[in-house]
Amino acid sequence: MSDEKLMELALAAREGSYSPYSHFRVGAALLCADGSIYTGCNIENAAFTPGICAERTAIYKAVSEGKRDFQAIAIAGGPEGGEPALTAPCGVCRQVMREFCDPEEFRIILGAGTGEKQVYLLKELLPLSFGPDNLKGKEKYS
Ligand SMILES: O=c1ccn([C@H]2C[C@H](O)[C@@H](CO)O2)c(=O)[nH]1
Ligand SMILES: [Zn+2]
Repeated sequence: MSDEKLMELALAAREGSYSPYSHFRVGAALLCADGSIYTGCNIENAAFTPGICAERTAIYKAVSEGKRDFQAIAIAGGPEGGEPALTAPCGVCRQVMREFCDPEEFRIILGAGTGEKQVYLLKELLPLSFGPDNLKGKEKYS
């Protein structure tokens, strides 16, 4: 699965965005180690705090179906009615990625409507992170 194809799936997932409050529409496509793909969009709520980002929708869909190993996520976000612009994952989503993904391997692909693309490793977007290993007394990524 190429980064370009994964980004196409993120763009398609963005069509499902429910974002009547921010009018900011986001789609994500998560590539699992077994080659399967889970997509998600942001889903907002009148009470605001129950809203969820596209990235976590995709990750939680995958985890709820037994997937635990992930290689990459493509993200396409931007204002309603406009082209997607490079959109980085929020801090909460980065921490959720940290729960399941190797910071040194997991790739985060940001895409814009112009075709511009930026790729980061999770460790670059979440340095000196706290993760499952810390609770086991290991400080693998210190
Ligand atoms: O990477 C991001 C950034 C924002 N959002 C959502 C949350 C909210 O619904 C809207 C505005 O922040 O965009 C995402 O889904 N992913
Ligand atoms: Zn988020």
